[in-house]
Amino acid sequence: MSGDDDWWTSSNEAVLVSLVTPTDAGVKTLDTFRPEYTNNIFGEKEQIFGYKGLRINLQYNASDMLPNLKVSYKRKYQPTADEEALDINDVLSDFLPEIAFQKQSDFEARLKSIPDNWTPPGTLVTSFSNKHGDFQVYSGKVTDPAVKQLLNRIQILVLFFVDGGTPIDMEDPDVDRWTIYFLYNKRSLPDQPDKSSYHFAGYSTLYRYNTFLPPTETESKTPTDTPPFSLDGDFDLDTLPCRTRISQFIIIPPFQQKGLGSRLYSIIYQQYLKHEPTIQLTVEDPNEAFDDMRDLADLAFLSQQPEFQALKINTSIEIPEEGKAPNNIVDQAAVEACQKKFKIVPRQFARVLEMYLMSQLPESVRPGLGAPEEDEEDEEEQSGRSSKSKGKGKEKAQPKPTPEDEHTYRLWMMLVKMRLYVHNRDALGQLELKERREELAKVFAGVEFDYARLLIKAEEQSKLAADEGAQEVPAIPSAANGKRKLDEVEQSEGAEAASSKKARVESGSE
Ligand SMILES: CC(=O)SCCNC(=O)CCNC(=O)[C@H](O)C(C)(C)COP(=O)(O)OP(=O)(O)OC[C@H]1O[C@@H](n2cnc3c(N)ncnc32)[C@H](O)[C@@H]1OP(=O)(O)O
Repeated sequence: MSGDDDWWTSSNEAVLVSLVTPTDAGVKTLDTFRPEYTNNIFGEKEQIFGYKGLRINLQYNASDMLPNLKVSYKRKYQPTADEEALDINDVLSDFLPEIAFQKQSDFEARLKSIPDNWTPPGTLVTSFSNKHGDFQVYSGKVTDPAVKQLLNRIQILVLFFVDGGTPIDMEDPDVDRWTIYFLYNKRSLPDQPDKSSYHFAGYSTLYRYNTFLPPTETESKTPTDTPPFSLDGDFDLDTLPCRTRISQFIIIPPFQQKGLGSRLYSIIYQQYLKHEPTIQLTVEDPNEAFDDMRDLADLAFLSQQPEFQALKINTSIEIPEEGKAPNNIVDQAAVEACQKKFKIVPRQFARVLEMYLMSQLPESVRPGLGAPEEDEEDEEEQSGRSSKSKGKGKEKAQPKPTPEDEHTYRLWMMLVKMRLYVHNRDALGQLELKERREELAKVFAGVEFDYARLLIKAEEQSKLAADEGAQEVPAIPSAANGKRKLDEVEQSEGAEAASSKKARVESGSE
């Protein structure tokens, strides 16, 4: 270490990604953005030693994402016996294909040689338009050399934008299990309206896991009735039942916040709903932004499906004074059939169902994000009454709840709490009964708040979609009732929604 801090540069600030397009004079920059993370490349501290005025410009041709690295600086540290400036090209050579290190003039010459009828690799899945432009989704397997080449060029984006993300190992013998979806913005060329240019906007990688399906009740279990299984001949592994897992999902910054992530996710989901071998579409370690996007997309889709709409709280159920909560608040067989049909993992399905049922609660008891006058959570826990009906919302006068409304709310609350209890059984089981109740109430409060937040977002999104004339984001009934006390919720978010968030991502296979 030199001890001279001036020779250190933040790698997040030094790296600039540019999207460029060829012009007669060289290249024109269309967009620039910086990485969110560089720790997996330059170390935990995200600092580079040995330069002043350091700039690491990673240029990408906006269509085929041909990369070109340009490293410049004002001064470089003179090496001593103890230390020397970091060799940036050397470090980045582990993360970029060799072609990224060619001379700028060669890069520009290559861009000029790309034919003007270039289209993205893979097969066109679908096209759509919104107020931000025209878009196309392509998909292909990593075994397609053009798909592999593009993936090799852009994999560094995983390190730049997904905390803890790891690029696909192209040398893995199972590499044929990967399918990639690319999102492209298609623009007409101003002077040649019959021709288009393509601009990379994002991508997602999916991995196929083969899975064993036990015979169903109705299937014979006698050996003679079991069809012989053999790997001889032309047996196609792709036809075996599988779980398909979304592994990486990125919309690059110039295209974020335009509804494109939700759209790409929905397109992929619809593809796998139709894909017979896939029995479930799962997601690997989703982050909060992805979770929100997925919750809203799943809710928008499911709430339009008749089987899902038919799932209702059975309000004729009596709530026992003591003992076990009823387990048929919603018809379990119908829930399972629906979850299976829509290929959504049980926990995600349960969450979306709870959210949907919350949106269907009578207005007088429907939770929202407002501030009541007092905290009645404990009292509610003890008495079983709903505080939703009693909070004097300051923002909006609510209708007075009827006993039936309160009963419906309590059933909904029991449904959610039962799932949360089962989910957190190990941790909760170690607590005394009173503490357990309090803990569960806190987790529930965090989840309820989260649902209210998401339902408000769902409403906003459906308005945005309606403005854009989109079809697939339907209106969800409002949840904004103004009856939660915010500080109580924040507390539970801090202390518990750690557990609530964990609860959402507890297994790497979801
Ligand atoms: C499995 C995994 O890989 S987990 C990792 C996920 N990837 C990352 O985190 C990488 C970096 N981030 C990203 O790639 C993106 O930000 C993603 C994938 C998380 C989200 O993609 P986006 O295209 O920005 O999502 P989308 O635009 O659909 O929704 C984002 C916001 O725009 C809003 N929005 C939705 N539709 C529209 C629309 N039509 N017009 C404008 N805004 C919209 C949403 O309400 C949402 O609002 P919020 O920020 O308040 O939640």
